[in-house]
Amino acid sequence: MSAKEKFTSISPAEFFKRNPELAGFSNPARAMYQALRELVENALDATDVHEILPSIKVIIERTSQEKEIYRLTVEDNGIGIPPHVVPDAFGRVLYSSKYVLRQTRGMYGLGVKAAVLYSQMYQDKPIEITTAPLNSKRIYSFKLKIDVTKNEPIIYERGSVNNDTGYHGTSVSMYILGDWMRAKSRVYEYIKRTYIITPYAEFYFKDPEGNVVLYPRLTNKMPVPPKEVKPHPYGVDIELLKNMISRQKEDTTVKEFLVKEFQSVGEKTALSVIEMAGLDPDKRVQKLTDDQLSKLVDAMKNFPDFRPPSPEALSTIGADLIELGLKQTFNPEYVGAVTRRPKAYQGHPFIVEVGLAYGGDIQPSEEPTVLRYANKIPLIYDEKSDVVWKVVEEIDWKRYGIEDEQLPLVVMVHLCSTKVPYKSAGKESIADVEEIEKEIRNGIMEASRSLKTFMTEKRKEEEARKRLLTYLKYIPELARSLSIFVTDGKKELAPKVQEEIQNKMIDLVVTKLNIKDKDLELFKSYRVETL
Ligand SMILES: Nc1ncnc2c1ncn2[C@@H]1O[C@H](COP(=O)(O)OP(=O)(O)OP(=O)(O)O)[C@@H](O)[C@H]1O
Repeated sequence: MSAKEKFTSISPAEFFKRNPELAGFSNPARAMYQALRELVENALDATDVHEILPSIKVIIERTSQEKEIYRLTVEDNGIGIPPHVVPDAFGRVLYSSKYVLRQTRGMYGLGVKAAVLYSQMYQDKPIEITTAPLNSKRIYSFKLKIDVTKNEPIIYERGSVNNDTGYHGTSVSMYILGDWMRAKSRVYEYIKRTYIITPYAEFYFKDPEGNVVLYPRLTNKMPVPPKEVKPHPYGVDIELLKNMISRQKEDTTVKEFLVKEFQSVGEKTALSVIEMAGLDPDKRVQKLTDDQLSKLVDAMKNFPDFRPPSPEALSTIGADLIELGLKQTFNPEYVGAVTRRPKAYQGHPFIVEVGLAYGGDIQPSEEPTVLRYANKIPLIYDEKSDVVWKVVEEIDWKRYGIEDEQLPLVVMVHLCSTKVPYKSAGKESIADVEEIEKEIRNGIMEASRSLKTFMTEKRKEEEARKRLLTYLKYIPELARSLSIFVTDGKKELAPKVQEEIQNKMIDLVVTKLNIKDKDLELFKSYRVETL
């Protein structure tokens, strides 16, 4: 036996190729869904974040009969990608335009590359990208793969043509081993849920069976886009600080550094923080020792008077668009939504939005249907391990007037943040961070109070209607007695008069109470003798 271990290192590309399930590529069905998601989310980030109304086309075609290989294409009308970054954006794991403090769907710089790595494991065609940045005179195209060992793009083809039409946007096609029958319901669910939260987008979807579904744009109103912000002092650590300091000019002082590089820090606040850390405000920041850096971080984390992190970096959907999306999809009897005030955790701002829909076309079931969203991404898998589920499970709906055994209820929760605490790189569930959990609970409770008012009104109306229906039951008997009275007992005249009286009385009550045909049928089924 040898006690010698062999040590080597691997590239990030190699790591995700070896562990595709960490990024959501655990089997062909899931991979199909995940690859589609990554492309659609990039397409949406390239549009609404830049105030472009999204038009997204998704096409899945089967290309091989022997193996289940599919060609997945997603086209957008977004800002496009500068040609010099295309190879790295699609061929270098952990390369992104989204490593800044601003709410976007993308966060890790991994998604599309994880899809490419999965793609090239089971078939040999490269990914194809066609793109034109805004105002570009040319349209660029690339075919590439990833060199897994070096974590670098390998370019197979590149070219460009004139852009005479002012086109801008990106089209990406990739070939992947999939399992359509197993992926189908999740893929459709994903598109439906994406549509609910982006009613200002239009989608065209063609599935591999040839079915085409169009999701029309419901409104031209778009959420206010997020702005990039500086870090908040509560969110720093020693490594981040060192990294930021390494980019400063040599003569930048500690005070200047704090004021220039962080949000919520003016001169006065900077001086108080530096005093708390026991440092000299005029010292050059690059000269701070490790010990001094550690003291500065402690002071920044514990200083009590910073303004909370700026919500400008966030982009909520807003109650009206949430209601629009829910109405369109579920045709409910009741819909309501709230956008909570901004809160913060670990130096990151976050906002919770909650939408509730009840009754109408919603299929009743033992548990409410929960729609989870983070930064406008629908989360479909791993529902039960999500903090949203944990909170929803604890809600006692009876307190809000919902007595049904089977609930016709949809609960939608949207978390916006510059950092969503996902449990994995596949972005399917949110970890239970205390501050977020509390805010989700408060959001659901706030939205439920309006639902309760609606339920109370509805119950009152139902009770009043029931009482009145009971009165209605007496009409035939009353009409009969009156007809005998009016006709002085002339038996041959009585039935006709009785019918006339009865119809008039019914008309009167039906009009007054706005009784629907269904209830009228119910009334007609009553017999005096059953009273
Ligand atoms: N359709 C597109 N339009 C514009 N830019 C795009 C498009 N697709 C990809 N990109 C660029 O490529 C980069 C890398 O995308 P990728 O999916 O790998 O990671 P990400 O979106 O940054 O983060 P995440 O891993 O969280 O999805 C993006 O940050 C974006 O700049």
